[in-house]
Amino acid sequence: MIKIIIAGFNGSMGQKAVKLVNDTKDFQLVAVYSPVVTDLQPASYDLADEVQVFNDLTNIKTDADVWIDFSTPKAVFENTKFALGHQIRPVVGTSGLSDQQVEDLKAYAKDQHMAGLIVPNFGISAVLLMKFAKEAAQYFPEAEIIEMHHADKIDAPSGTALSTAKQISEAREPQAADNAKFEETLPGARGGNYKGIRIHSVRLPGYVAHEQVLFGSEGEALTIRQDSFTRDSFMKGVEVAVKNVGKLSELVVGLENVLS
Ligand SMILES: NC(=O)C1=CN([C@@H]2O[C@H](COP(=O)(O)OP(=O)(O)OC[C@H]3O[C@@H](n4cnc5c(N)ncnc54)[C@H](OP(=O)(O)O)[C@@H]3O)[C@@H](O)[C@H]2O)C=CC1
Ligand SMILES: O=C(O)C1=N[C@H](C(=O)O)C[C@H](O)C1
Repeated sequence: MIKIIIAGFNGSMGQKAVKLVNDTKDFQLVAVYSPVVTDLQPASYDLADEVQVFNDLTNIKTDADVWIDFSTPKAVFENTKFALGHQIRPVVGTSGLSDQQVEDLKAYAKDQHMAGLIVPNFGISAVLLMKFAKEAAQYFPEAEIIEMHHADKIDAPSGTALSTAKQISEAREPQAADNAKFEETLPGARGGNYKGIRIHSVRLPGYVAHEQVLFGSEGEALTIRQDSFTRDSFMKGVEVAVKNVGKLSELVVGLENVLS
């Protein structure tokens, strides 16, 4: 039996994760955490009576094996550090960790002789998009990313877009800086800039989570696109991550680390 605590259990993804854990043989929900929920009816969050509810990180005492995190970009670093420091293997879905924070968490995990998984995107379509984008970048070094999400998303760019940009920047030859004559007549028109890769963030009702990577070259172009039409589509990836995080020997980034 894998014992699990879910941080951000009351959010959109947290509630999907609660259902996944409740419905999966060999998974047991032992605790949940959100600082905001102080007075709740367990049943309205699909929690069995024996599930411990915590609303203060420092008070958490649990025998959980795995920490699923779907909290907020502001909270995810401290939450992950807490899990690692308390010998609970993190499976982190929350976006917003900077490259430096990921490096700090990897070093901390090593210190604590702990392992875990940070997953920018649990959808197989996004995992494949990143893999293909990395390959394409060797031949098409000039790329831009358009990510499209629901209007409730509080961070931009998405974690998936940043992870895609990181992988492209590592795979391609170093590029020349922007054209010196370049000027934005409307600030922000060219999007964010991750190591020379422009990222454009769209937030609209009706969308869930989508990404397009555009590669351009002399006389030709390549576009790679993925679409997540429902939040349920992420849950297979969460299940695989939770089942396999115990096999890892360090803190790593990407669902591909546990896909066979
Ligand atoms: N990796 C992946 O495949 C996916 C990742 N995500 C990411 O997961 C995260 C959550 O997304 P989503 O569920 O849509 O967002 P929600 O806003 O619906 O949920 C976040 C929840 O976390 C709670 N919360 C606030 N502070 C803390 C804290 N310190 N510790 C624990 N919980 C806290 C919030 O409570 P309250 O609302 O009361 O403030 C809220 O219920 C986002 O970063 C999103 O980008 C989403 C989909 C897929
Ligand atoms: O907030 C979301 O919805 C999503 N967040 C993740 C991200 O920031 O990349 C993963 C997916 O795009 C859905």
